[in-house]
Amino acid sequence: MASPLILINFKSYREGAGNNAGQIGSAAEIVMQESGVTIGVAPQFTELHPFCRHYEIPVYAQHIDPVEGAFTGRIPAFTVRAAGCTGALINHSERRLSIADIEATVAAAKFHHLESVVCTNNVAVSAAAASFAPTYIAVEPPELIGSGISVAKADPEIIKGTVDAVQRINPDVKVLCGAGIQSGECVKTAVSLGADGVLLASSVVKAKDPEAVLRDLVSLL
Ligand SMILES: O=C[C@H](O)COP(=O)(O)O
Repeated sequence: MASPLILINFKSYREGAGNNAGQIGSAAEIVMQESGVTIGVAPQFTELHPFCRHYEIPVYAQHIDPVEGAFTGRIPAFTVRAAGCTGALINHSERRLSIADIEATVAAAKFHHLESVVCTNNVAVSAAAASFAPTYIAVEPPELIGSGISVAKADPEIIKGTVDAVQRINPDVKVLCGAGIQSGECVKTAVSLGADGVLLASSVVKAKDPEAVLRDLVSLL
């Protein structure tokens, strides 16, 4: 089996900006090299190009738009690709899209050779999004996001349910889970339920020592 993906979303946290962002990038690179586990990052938009140049880790945008041309203030998929990114989050719980927009955005990601990580809030939406054949579905119960309560402990059924539903619709689509992920134990549970990795934010981005948290996250794989 391929290495699980541990994907760290910096969101709009103050701790995910400036020098702190660099510390998290360096820590991700070190722990990925040492452990062999793939650690991706989704930094804030102005950091995408510097991160792609500076660190030997996969970099994802937190959002992309399926536009090109006279669209002020948008994040075109091709710009993200040109910056050197591996992929993009789409439809994050904090940046929801319509179903038609999700389909168009996954298509734009594919066209520009970007991985697509479509975030969903339950098993039914995971199944619907899987029909667009993104690279990943990342299922996250919204009420647990940023709560410190791990989806792996509080709602393992949503992980297993999404893995099964996505497998039925399109077995090529990989599944991540997120919300409250904070330890190697959470990652181990997610993988044992069939997930291909995890999407997380606060436990790494707000940590005093992000490298220590990352080491713990990969410790049981
Ligand atoms: O993108 C990350 C998720 O929304 C999870 O956030 P969290 O790890 O802070 O709960």
